[in-house]
Amino acid sequence: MKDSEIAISQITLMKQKLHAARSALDDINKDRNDKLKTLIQFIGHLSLACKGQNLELDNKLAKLRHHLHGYEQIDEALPELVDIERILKGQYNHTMTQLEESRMGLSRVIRQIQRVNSAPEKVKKEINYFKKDLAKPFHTVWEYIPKVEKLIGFYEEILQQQFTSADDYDILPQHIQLARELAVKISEIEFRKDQRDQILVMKEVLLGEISLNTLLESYQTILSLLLDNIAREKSASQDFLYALNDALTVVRDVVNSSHNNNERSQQLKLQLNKEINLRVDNAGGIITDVEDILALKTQLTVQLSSLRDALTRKEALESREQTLLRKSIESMRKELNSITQEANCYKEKLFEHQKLNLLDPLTQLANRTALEDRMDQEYRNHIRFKTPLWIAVTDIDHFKSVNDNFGHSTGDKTLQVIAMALKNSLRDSEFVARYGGEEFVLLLPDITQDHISTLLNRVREKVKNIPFKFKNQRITVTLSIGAAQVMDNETMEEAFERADAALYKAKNNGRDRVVIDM
Ligand SMILES: Nc1nc2c(ncn2[C@@H]2O[C@H](COP(=O)(O)OP(=O)(O)OP(=O)(O)O)[C@@H](O)[C@H]2O)c(=O)[nH]1
Repeated sequence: MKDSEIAISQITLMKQKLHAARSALDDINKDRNDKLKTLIQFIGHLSLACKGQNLELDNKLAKLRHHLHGYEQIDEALPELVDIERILKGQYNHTMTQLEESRMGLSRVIRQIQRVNSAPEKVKKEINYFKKDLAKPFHTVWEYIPKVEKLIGFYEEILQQQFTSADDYDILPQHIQLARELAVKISEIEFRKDQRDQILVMKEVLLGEISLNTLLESYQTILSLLLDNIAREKSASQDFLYALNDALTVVRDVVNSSHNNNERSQQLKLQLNKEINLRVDNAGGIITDVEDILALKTQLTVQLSSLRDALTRKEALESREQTLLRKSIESMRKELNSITQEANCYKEKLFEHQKLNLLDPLTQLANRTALEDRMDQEYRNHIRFKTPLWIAVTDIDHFKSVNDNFGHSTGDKTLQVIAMALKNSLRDSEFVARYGGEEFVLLLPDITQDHISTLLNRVREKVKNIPFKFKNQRITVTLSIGAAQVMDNETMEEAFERADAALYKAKNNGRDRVVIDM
């Protein structure tokens, strides 16, 4: 073989080897690229899976994903992969600790739920199983979440049971207290006649064995009745104003029409006066001009007849005027009468209301508002005329026991009888008001220090001697009284405070006594 042929065959061989080496290199490159691609994909998925659990891990994975696109060899990523592996291990430990803590938390909650006595039996059993189940540790968050859901389910069932049995809520002492207070309050409010029976029934209910629902319904009914009364009151005032307005419109029309009539009559009268004057002038002229007495007589007769005619018309006009005037006065009087009646009715109603606003409906004594007015009045007199003024506060002793032992309506009657006794034991110039509950206030002007004790003890004795008989049992009801004289430079309120403190002393010193603050 020639040298040249040998060389050609060697070159061909080398070419073939080179080609083989290039394609092997291409394969390696392709393989490396595929692996890098897979790694990038894997890191991408890992990032998604771990996202939000650990900020450092999120950042490292993001950086690695970014770097991998530039790396020639996977080896270049090794340091970062080691770092990520370390963080992943830490994260796993952290998650496990957290899961354990959450498991303990669930066990604590379950123990609390077990204390709910009203939980249905079925739920109680399930809770027991669940508690045993909770003894095993969790390995993943996915085991934890269904447990939480189950726990919420228990809560739901227990709450549902509570809601469906809400109607059977026990009535608590404070509810009973509210019912009693409402009963007292409605006795103090003046209701319309047609509402009174309903109120009486409600009072009985409130003072008896009451359920929470009935109590709420009572509050609602009373509110509606009161709102209804307010609305009626408003519409009564409105009716009165409308009636007043109608009457004024009628009066205005009458005045207008009589004014117009008047103007027309005035013009007619002017015309008639002119005519009459003309006739008189004419008659005058005839008298001076005519010499023939017969002709004069004839002419004068004509003139006088025209004059009589004009005068008759004037008379008729004036009489029509009179009639119209009488009519309009009559219709105005009618309107005024009806509006006066209406106003009187309204005044009476207002007066009744004012009176009711100042009276305590149960005892018919003056109420607290009336007391305040009277205190102002008495205080002014005391300052002006320098007369002595006493204020006494009195409270029935152990009144609660009357209610408790004999019922609230007996309590009410007792209050009425004592109120009457108090009123009857005072002079006209003296004043007593129901201050609230079983407490009364007396204003006593013109009483000297020597007499106050005698007066108040007489009042106390009078009440003590009332022969109360409840359920065939003779009961003595007593009063404690505290009193104070309004001193120079002292306000009524200050004197009241002293009287109230004296009452407190009377109670503390054994009740059924009068204590005067000196
Ligand atoms: N029947 C009835 N009872 C009322 C009225 N207003 C208040 N009461 C009752 O009066 C009682 C007042 O009781 P307490 O304040 O404890 O006083 P008390 O039993 O009189 O005892 P002392 O004042 O300490 O002697 C409560 O039971 C109230 O319900 C009412 O209008 N009618």
